[in-house]
Amino acid sequence: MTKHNNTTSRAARSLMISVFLLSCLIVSSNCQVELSQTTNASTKMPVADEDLSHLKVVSGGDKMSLEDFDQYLGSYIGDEREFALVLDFDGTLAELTSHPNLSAMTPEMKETLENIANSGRVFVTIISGRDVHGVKEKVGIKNIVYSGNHGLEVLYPDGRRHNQGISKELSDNFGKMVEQLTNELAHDGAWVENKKVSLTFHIRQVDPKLVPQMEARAAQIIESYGYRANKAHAAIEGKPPIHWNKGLAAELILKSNFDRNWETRKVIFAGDDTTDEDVMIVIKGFGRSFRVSNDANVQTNADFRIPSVKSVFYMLKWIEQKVCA
Ligand SMILES: O=P(O)(O)OC[C@H]1O[C@H](O[C@H]2O[C@H](CO)[C@@H](O)[C@H](O)[C@H]2O)[C@H](O)[C@@H](O)[C@@H]1O
Repeated sequence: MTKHNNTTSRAARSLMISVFLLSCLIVSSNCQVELSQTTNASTKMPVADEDLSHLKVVSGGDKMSLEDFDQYLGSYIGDEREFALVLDFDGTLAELTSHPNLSAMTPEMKETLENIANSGRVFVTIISGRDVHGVKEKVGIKNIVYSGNHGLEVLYPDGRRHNQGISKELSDNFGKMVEQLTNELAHDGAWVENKKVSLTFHIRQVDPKLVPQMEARAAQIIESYGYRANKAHAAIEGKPPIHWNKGLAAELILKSNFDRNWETRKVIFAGDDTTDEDVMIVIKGFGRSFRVSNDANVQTNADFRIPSVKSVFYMLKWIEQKVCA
């Protein structure tokens, strides 16, 4: 009887172990699938809050936690002593708001970013569509390289500047373009943000019924002055049609810090908009990029999609723990 019991419990134990090992195998193979990197912008992004939810690795109202970044960044950063963190501002570090003046990082986000920038281990740069002084003022942290106007302006902590030049004709046209847009389209809640070398035509407050018509006309006006019109979040960006973008600005800034070896460095990037895709392209292969979007079908060149500004906060917390411990 005792012998039979022992045999039965041994059999039960080995059955339980087999079931456990099998479920581990399923979980780890899911991880590999979900976290595999994509090379094609049209591929559906791996995303922690949805695809990994069955693993119970996510938590909280936002469905992501600091621990999730062990999977996204753990083996990538490893024991690296020094790396770079490149960030967008609106929609990435600060929630989108009804007016750009209302945007702000939460105090926790700011404190965490400041700790990272002061750690001496992470080179931090913020590349925004705002004008460079505007984004510097919003962030308010020293030891950061700021870039504004989608990379056209770069401001280093020691006061050095880089201004990407544009032709006299384009620069002469800028004022006239702002004037026509304002006269013709700044009504019913639409308005023009004049950033001196680029502009944003804002339509966040406009009745959705009027939006398509206003967008089309704004793009027409912008293009008639030789500028490029890009759709952004509740806005049309008007930018000079030169071969320059956030990606090339990131390259310039990273080279200025890491010299010729910049492509051997670890670079983490997060951004929420189409203009941020250029950074994702530039660091593809050696960097690790995150598209901030709650749209599971968003077209992106990023390695991963994360759903919110809150998840960016968890990413910063993960980095802070790594470099400030
Ligand atoms: O590159 P970013 O830092 O993401 O800047 C992109 C644009 O951000 C701002 O506009 C956007 O955010 C506003 C505040 O949340 C929102 O009201 C607007 O609808 C968004 O388009 C900024 O005003 C622009 O100058 C930037 O180009």
